[in-house]
Amino acid sequence: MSASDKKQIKVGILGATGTVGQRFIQLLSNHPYFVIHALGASERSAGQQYGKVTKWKLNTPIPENIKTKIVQDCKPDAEGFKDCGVVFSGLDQSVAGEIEEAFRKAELIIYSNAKNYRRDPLCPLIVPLVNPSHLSIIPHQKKTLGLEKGYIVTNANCSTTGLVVPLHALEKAFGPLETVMVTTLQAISGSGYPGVSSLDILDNVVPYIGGEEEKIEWETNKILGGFKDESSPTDFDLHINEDKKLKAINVSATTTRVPVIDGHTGIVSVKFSTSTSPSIEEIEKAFRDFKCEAQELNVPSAPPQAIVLHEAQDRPQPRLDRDLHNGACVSVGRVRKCNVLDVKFVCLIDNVRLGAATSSIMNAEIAVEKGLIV
Ligand SMILES: NC(=O)C1=CN([C@@H]2O[C@H](COP(=O)(O)OP(=O)(O)OC[C@H]3O[C@@H](n4cnc5c(N)ncnc54)[C@H](OP(=O)(O)O)[C@@H]3O)[C@@H](O)[C@H]2O)C=CC1
Ligand SMILES: N[C@@H](CC(=O)OP(=O)(O)O)C(=O)O
Repeated sequence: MSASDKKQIKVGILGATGTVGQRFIQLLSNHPYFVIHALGASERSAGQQYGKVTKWKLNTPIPENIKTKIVQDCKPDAEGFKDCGVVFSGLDQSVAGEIEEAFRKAELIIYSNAKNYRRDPLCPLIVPLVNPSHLSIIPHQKKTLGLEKGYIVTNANCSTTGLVVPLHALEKAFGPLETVMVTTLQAISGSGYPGVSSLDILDNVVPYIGGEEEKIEWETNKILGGFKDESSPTDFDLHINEDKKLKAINVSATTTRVPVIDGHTGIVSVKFSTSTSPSIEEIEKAFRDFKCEAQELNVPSAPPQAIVLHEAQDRPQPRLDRDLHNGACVSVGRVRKCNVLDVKFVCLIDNVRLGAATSSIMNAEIAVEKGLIV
């Protein structure tokens, strides 16, 4: 969007009262491209003022113009949604599938955090610091479904997002990866509000998050993969491309819940496909020098550094590092040789910002720049 083009695009937020929805509101309340126009939530909240029904958990106040806005039902014909150039979804997965489909059918454009369409071969699964090129499947999605304008774009699981940014930097610098092992330490905000009870999480670590390991193992390959035919995007090949001699990365994940409010940590070990692995200095340089399309396009939410490489041996830490670049980057540290695979490191992501709302917004900003949202 050129600096002279001041017309803002009206946006809707589904699941506006939830953990991700509140971040959407905070991040969009003073946005150069977008202006909040419609809010949707469950029938528990619909018909009431946003400020009255929302258990606001952020440390900035609810924007004044949002407080008195009436929450709508999540229906495409509810007031306001039809005028929106894009609708962001922070809906609970139990309802996101049907509601997002109804909005798409009504020719609305959805940028979703929910898991429901991530595996759909027609829907791109986009981490904005990694694979915005996958937006090129959108014309195929619309054509296949007989739609003129409506489409769905998804962003990834929060832990997956924090993992694939450093993995992409490694692939860009050194070629394909063979194996990735990751153990996560995930914040309680990842399970929404009210989430895990205090009696379960205080003084404790819970070594199970339902469905999370499968998501990390599967989504990583769609995000780092490509189209079967790059010249005519029709289907994702999940990192398997005979011509490029790429094959799926073996990913093994263990996920745990820890008593941290925001910020998912990943303990990662990687093996490269090549027989000789790069040195630790070369790997650190690849992280430090990593640049991505969102930065080249200079979209408003792009962080100045997509990866912040920490020198101190005891970083990254969620409490100290999750706010870097407004929660839009991935922190990496403790890069060192792995005696079993090739290299190991620690990564950290703000799960509700880059892990959710910031990614959706940055994906939409990139889509504006590519003419996919007007
Ligand atoms: N939290 C995180 O770190 C991340 C979350 N996600 C995904 O984002 C989505 C939202 O998560 P989160 O914000 O944590 O969840 P919350 O439980 O905090 O919020 C859920 C939202 O969905 C709405 N909702 C629930 N049931 C219905 C219904 N029947 N009809 C319409 N709206 C409904 C709620 O409205 P009401 O208040 O009226 O009940 C609320 O606005 C989920 O799909 C989640 O998996 C993705 C990445 C990270
Ligand atoms: N499951 C993640 C958050 C989440 O909602 O993930 P997903 O969007 O993949 O369902 C967590 O508990 O931290």
